[in-house]
Formats: sequence, C-alpha cells, structure tokens
Amino acid sequence: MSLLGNPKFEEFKAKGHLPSPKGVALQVVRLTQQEEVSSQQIAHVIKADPALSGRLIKAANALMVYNTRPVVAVSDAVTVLGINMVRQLALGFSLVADSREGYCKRFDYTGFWAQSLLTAIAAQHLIRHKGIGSGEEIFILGLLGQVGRLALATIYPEDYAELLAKASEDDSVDIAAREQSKFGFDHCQLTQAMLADWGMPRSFQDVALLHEHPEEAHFAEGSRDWKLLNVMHIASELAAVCMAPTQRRRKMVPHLMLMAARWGVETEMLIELGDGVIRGWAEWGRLLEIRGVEFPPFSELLRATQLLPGTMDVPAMTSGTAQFFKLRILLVDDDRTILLLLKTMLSNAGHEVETARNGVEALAMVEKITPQLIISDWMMPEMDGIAFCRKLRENPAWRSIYVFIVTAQESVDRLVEAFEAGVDDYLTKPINSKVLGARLRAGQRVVQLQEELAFDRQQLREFAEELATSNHRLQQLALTDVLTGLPNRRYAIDRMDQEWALSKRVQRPLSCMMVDIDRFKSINDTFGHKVGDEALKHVVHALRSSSRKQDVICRLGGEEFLVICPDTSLEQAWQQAERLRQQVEALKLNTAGKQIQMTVSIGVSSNADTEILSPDMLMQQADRRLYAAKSAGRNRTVSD
Ligand SMILES: Nc1nc2c(ncn2[C@@H]2O[C@H](COP(=O)(O)OP(=O)(O)OP(=O)(O)O)[C@@H](O)[C@H]2O)c(=O)[nH]1
Repeated sequence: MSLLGNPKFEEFKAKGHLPSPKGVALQVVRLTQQEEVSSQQIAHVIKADPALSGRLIKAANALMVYNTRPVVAVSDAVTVLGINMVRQLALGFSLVADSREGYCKRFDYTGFWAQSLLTAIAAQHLIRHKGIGSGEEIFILGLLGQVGRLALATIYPEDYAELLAKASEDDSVDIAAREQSKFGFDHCQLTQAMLADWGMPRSFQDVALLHEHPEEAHFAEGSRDWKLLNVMHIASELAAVCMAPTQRRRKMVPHLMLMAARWGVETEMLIELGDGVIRGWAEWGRLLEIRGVEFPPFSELLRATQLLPGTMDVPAMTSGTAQFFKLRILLVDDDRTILLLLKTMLSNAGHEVETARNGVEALAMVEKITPQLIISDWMMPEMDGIAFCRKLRENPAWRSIYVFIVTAQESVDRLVEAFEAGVDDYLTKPINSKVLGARLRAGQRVVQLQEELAFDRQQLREFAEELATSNHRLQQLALTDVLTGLPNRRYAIDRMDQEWALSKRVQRPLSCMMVDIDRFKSINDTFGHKVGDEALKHVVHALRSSSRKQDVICRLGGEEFLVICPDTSLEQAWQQAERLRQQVEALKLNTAGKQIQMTVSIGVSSNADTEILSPDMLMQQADRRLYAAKSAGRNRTVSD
C-alpha cells in the first residue's frame, strides 16, 4: 500500500521531518508547478544561487547527448533540460547540498550520497549502453531512488541508528524487513511516497519501490518499466559494489555480474561501464561537493573477487509438458559469467553441461564428449561462432549435433549467414530463461528423434551382422566334416578348381594326394566304431603335422582324404606323402590293452603331367594311383 495520503506520512511532512528542497531550489519547485511559467522566469530564480546554476549548466552539458554546442548560460541550460528536468535536478541537488550531515549517528550521510550519485551515473551509462534512452531522466531516479533511507535517518535518528547497528552485526535479515518490523513501513515505500509528493513520474515511483527486488515486480518483460527496473537494479548493485568493503564486495560481485549477464551486459562491458561510472563520479562528486570518497578503477575492484558456481541465484527454466530428455550440452562463450549463468541454468534443469571459451577449444571438446546440443556465442576471439559451426559441419560425424548461435542482433542477413554455416536455431541476448527453455525443448525433440533413428539403424545393422554371421556359420557347417573339423568333399572340389586356376595363372605346379587308411574296416570290427573314430582323428593329426601351411586337407568321406598341395612338384608331393605315411605307421594307439597298428596308402598326382587337363583328371589320377598302392600291398605311396 502506498504511504502517500497515509496520516503518518502527512504528519512527517507537516512537521517538516522529511528531507525537502529549500531556498532557491524550493522556489524552483514551486514555480515549475504553476501552469504558466517561462524558462526565462525559472532561469532568473536559479541565477540567485550560483552553486545550483553551475550544477544545472554542468548537468545540461553532461546529460544531453545530442547537444553539440556547449551550454554556458543558465537560461540555455533550462531550455536544453526542459522545465521538468530542471525541477527534478534542482530538487536533487538541493537535497544533496542540505543533507550532508544529520543526527543519526550510524547513518553515513556522505556515503549515502556517494552511493546515490554512483547509482545515478551508472543508470545513465546503462540506459545509453542499451540504447533505450538518453539517460537524463534516469539520472534523477538514480540519485533519489533511495531517499527514503535518508528520510528514516532524519525522522528517527536514534531508532534508525540502533537498527543500522543491529543490521551491521547480522546481515542475514534485510534492512527493509527490519524497517518494516520497527516502523511499519520501509525505506522503499517511503521513497515511493516522497517521489510521488515531489511530482515525479509514476513509473519512477514504482521502480523506486521495487528495484531492490526486481523479481517481485510484475512488469511485462521488455516493457519500458521493466527495462527501467533492471537498469536501476544493476546500477544500484554496481554502486553498492563500489562502496562495499572488500570482504562484502566478494559476496556481491557474483550477483552483479549475473544480473548484468542476464541482461546482456557481459563482464568486459560491465568493467568498461564501471570504469566509466568511476570516471563520471570524479567529476560529479566534485560538482556536488561530495568529498572524501574515492575509488580505484572498477576492473581492480572486480579483480579481487571470484565468481563461483553455487553463489548464484539463476532463473529456473520451465520444463513444459514434454517428457524430460537429458541432453549432453556444450556451451561456448568467451564470457565467463554468461558461461556460468547458462551452465547453472541448464545443470539445474538436469542436463549434463561442459563449457569452452572459443571455437578452437570447443572443437577439442566436441571431439572429447560428442555433445548432442551446442549453444555458442557468435562473437568470440580466435574462432567465432560461425567459423566454429562451419568447421563442425565438415565432420560427417558431427553433422547431427543441434547448434544454437547466440547473437546480440537479429538482422536478417546475419541470421541467413548463420543458417548457411549450419546453425539450427538462434537465441538473442539478453537470454530469457523462458525462451531458452522453449527453444531447448524444440532442440530436444530433434535430438531425441535423431537418436531414436540412430538406434533403429544400429539395431538393423546388428541384425544384419548377426544374419551374416549365422549364414557364414551355416555355410561353414555345410562345408565342414563334423567329426574331424576338416573341409568336406564339396569344399574339396571347389577348392581344387580354384587352386587349379591359380596354378595355371601363376604357372606354378599343383599336386594332390589321395590318402586312404588301410583295412580300416577291421579296426572298426575289432575295437568298435568309437575306437575307429579316435583312430581317424589320430590320422588327421598326422596329416596336419606333416603338411605345410598352404596345403589344404579335406575329408572326402569314410577313411579317405585329399591333400591339395599348391606350388608343389610331383617329387615334393611324393616326399611329403612318404613323410605322412611313415608318421602314421609310427603311430602308437593303445586300446583295451592292445596296440592298434595303422597304415595308409597314398596316390600322388601333379598337373605337370601334360595328360592332366583338368582338376577332375588330377584327382582321378591320384585315385588311380591310390588303388595301385592298395593293390601293391598297401602302406605305400605311388606317384607314377
Ligand atoms: N569309425 C568310423 N568308421 C568309418 C567312418 N567312415 C567310414 N567308416 C568305416 O570305414 C570302413 C571302410 O572300409 P572299406 O572301404 O572296406 O576299406 P578298408 O577296410 O579300409 O580296406 P581297404 O581300404 O581296402 O584297405 C567301413 O567299415 C566304414 O564303415 C567313420 O566316420 N568312423
């Protein structure tokens, strides 16, 4: 509820307890409230106060950005500033001049005005930086935006001193909350009522009431009041950071940096602004005779402080109605504060977040973590966001990563350039948490669909691989003899054809041997089939150990084997066959206390023989010689 019209407020006014303009300033305020008043009349009154005249001339020169000709006369200053501004400035300057000291022992009067003046200068710089006004109006709001504190020190010097003493011992309770419980109202409400009483615009009154806790205001985002509120909040935080002792400053800087970052003022820009404010302070402080307060450059003030995660209070992103889908996100920005702000927002929303400071670092990070989504700033040193995106898209494996570019401007040409470089979507600064949440959900949907598609493809690939493996296994089975694991007759015939063709092509000899176990039937008959099987395996072992690597051993059936010997002459094949025959003869197989004697007969043939014209003929020749060996009494090799 507004204090204006409240009996208490009326009483303060009536008793003259509230800080108010006096002398020439009071005359100016009264005069400007009349309907018919000329600039000349106002200038005439102002001239009676040389200090006020000087300050108004300075204000006209400092505040009016579009005025190229320097203002030297009071009447020009009144014309340039306009009657409203003159009234407000006269009021502000008179309050500064008349309230340099007071009775409240704990209230730092000089510090109060120093901080107010810093707020005014900072607000003016911010407004100009964001291009949302020329800054002259906001100056007075900055200067008087906390005048309620001065008023409380004036109305209740002792009680307020006590309250300030308690607050300095324990800063867990907000000063405004302490004021509420002690006086029934706080300095923000009092400021609002005083500004209203002085005829300041309605929006100034509202901003003064709410700027310490902008999150409680319900101004439409992007509206003029919303902008003013944010400017005032950041300006007063910046002023408070300048005024605070080092220890306290450490706690305050992260909040200031984050507020500024959220509002699109990156750290570098904030430092530049802060330095400008401190330079402005030197001039204005002299003009308003606020002495004994000095500051080092703003960059030095910030150097001692460190921005840490967890010290921030960041806006939550709305999750919408869509089902949550956790993303692996890479943030790329050269501004640490923006990185930290976004990282906290996205991590709080449940995503996995990594960061990089420029395009080069980002590419290395992509290699390492393969993010699903990237949010990259446009302007960065070394490699900017567009160059980074182009480079990223060169790699086929990274083409499906969803990329957002963050830009300060929304010019059509720039956006076209971004989309051509492979960007999927864009975000504009300042980043709004609701917009980020909504855009992210659109990105999430695309990433999710892509992942599902990739999953289906992978499954198909695996299925095809399994099918190929089992086909191969079946094929192997069809070509393999189960008992010995050797290739079977079908394979032997195909392979013989291949080796024949190869030997003709490279003009190297090809030989083969037909091997048959002698009187195998009697082994089976004497010892049983099982022992017969074992005996077969022993012969296979002997076959393997007497053959070379390139030889192909196949079981043609029963106890008959074919050994294909590529690049082997008849003579060499005969020697090999003999080695095998002797090895089998030397085998010692014992079963049921009896020794089994085994021998083989072998027929050898070679394609060096000009009468052999096909692989079939080569095998038939070996077969004929095998029978010749059998007929000749077995356990022998025949090669002619
Ligand atoms: N244990 C066992 N016996 C087999 C297998 N395949 C064929 N045989 C047997 O091998 C024997 C081959 O006998 P035959 O063709 O008469 O020849 P042989 O007794 O070896 O006499 P010759 O070849 O004339 O020296 C048959 O008794 C078949 O049953 C097998 O996989 N395991």
